[in-house]
Amino acid sequence: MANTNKEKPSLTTLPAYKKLQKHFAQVSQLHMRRLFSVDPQRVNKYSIEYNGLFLDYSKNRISHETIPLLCELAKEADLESWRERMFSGEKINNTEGRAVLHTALRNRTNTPIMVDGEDIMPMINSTIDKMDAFSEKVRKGSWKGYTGKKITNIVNVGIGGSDLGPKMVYEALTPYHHKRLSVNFISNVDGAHIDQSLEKLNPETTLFVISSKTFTTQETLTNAHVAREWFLQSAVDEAHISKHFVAVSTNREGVIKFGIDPENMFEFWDWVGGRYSLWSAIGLSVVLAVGMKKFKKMLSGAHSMDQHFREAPLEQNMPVILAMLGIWYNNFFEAESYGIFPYDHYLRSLTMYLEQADMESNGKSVDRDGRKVDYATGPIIWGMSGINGQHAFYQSIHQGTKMIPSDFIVSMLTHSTHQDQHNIMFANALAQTEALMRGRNFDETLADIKASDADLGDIEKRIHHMVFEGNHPTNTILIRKLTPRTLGMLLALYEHKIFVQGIVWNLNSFDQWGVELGKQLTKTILEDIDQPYEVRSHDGSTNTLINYYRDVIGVGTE
Ligand SMILES: O=P(O)(O)OC[C@H]1O[C@](O)(CO)[C@@H](O)[C@@H]1O
Repeated sequence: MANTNKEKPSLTTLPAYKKLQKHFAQVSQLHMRRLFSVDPQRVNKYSIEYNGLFLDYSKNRISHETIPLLCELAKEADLESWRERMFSGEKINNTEGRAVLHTALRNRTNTPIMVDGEDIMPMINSTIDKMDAFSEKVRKGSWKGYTGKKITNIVNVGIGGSDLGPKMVYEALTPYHHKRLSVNFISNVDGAHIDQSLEKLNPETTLFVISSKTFTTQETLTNAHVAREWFLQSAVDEAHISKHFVAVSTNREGVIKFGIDPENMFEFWDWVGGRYSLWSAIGLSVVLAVGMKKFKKMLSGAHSMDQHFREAPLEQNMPVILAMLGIWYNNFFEAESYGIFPYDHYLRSLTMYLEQADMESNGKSVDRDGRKVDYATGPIIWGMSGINGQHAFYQSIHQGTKMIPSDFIVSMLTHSTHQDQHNIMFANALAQTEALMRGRNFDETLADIKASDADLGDIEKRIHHMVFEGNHPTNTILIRKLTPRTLGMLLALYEHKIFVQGIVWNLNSFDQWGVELGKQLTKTILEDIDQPYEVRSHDGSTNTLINYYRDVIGVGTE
């Protein structure tokens, strides 16, 4: 597309960007070991504590000039005014003409927020009340299934933001689960997923929560229809559906068309992005499991991070610091990916959730004005539970050729009774960040080998493989204890990090046009599979694959 915006200069032409390029030439030569020996207390300078979260960013390749320069860049990108535009409900999602107001969903101080001249807080609060009343009935057992039994199992049917967020939060809040209720999450359109889940369930005591912002998503609607058929095989009478199916959506007509009573619909709105929706009625499955009181605590935690993001000076602002460090590595060191490693079993799905939150938001190559960008945007986000990652891919982080900046997220107080195990996990997390920063040079490696019982005759062969260069950047995020409140803070921290980066890269972080083409082609291929003739309308590879598939499953043979 042609350059339609002459006013907004490209990121790489901003004065602070140019200063950072020069600064990079010096700092990139420094080893963090040296930075720590020059200033052993640098953690005091490079850390932020806020309400039970502690961010230590001292193990980064930064000098005293780096953060001020990065904050200068954020200012030149107009971060502060964009931040206010988001919080106040301006339609900053310009390609869809929508406000971006997931922060309103957790606006626990209830200050009015206007969209199209209407204060949206009353409707948010009324949905919260509806979720509260409904979930209490299910939790207390007064909501009965069609044979008069209490609900024991909830099945959330959804995908993307309508699955990853609630699933991750449900797992993260395991210690707070209702004893009688457990939640299954069905997302994959592969029939194996739903078969496997339903096999263990009793239709008399199962409640389906069909979660879809649009209520048009193929995977979710397909699974929802399968669930409905499965239920009716036992219940027979369609009148029973109202006791076992509820919907969470912005699309009332779609919900009615599916056959769910609008009384059983929990609403949200187009100004909530799918990947930012866990704070909305999309959190219903979580509310059923942990209760509205705990859910509100999570909202309050997120709200407190919103306030910090809105009010703290940029240089002491956790989301801003995380974001700008990410930009430092992405745009200056040219790191291509970013690791997220939770050291907490309950946060095991956090990375997958953040893959969507980050990559669907900032994985874009056209800026908000439609211009092709000439700089790198969102990195590849990846990772898994850190302790498991250590025994899988950390080799590459320590000794590979790629720079992989990463976040280590560690809870200090455990919910488990095994304090010794927790100490082991905590020690492992810190050992990794220490090793990644310090490394182990040749002399130290030699000394270590000599001090061990190893066969000295083999030293020559091995020593170069045993040296660690170090200088690998990490952030450590310590969570005092994983509670609904600190979880809310942590998730809002990452949401705002993503927002800041999107502003600096001049992206619209709130649309996702890149998912559309695949959806469109799926429809065509699905129709082609059933054609009575050989398929020739695609490229040679795709035609061959479709026809091969048709042969194997035995359709379309004339
Ligand atoms: O909630 P829905 O409308 O079913 O969408 C599910 C997911 O699909 C996407 O649109 C991507 O295809 C995501 O943005 C969204 O979270």
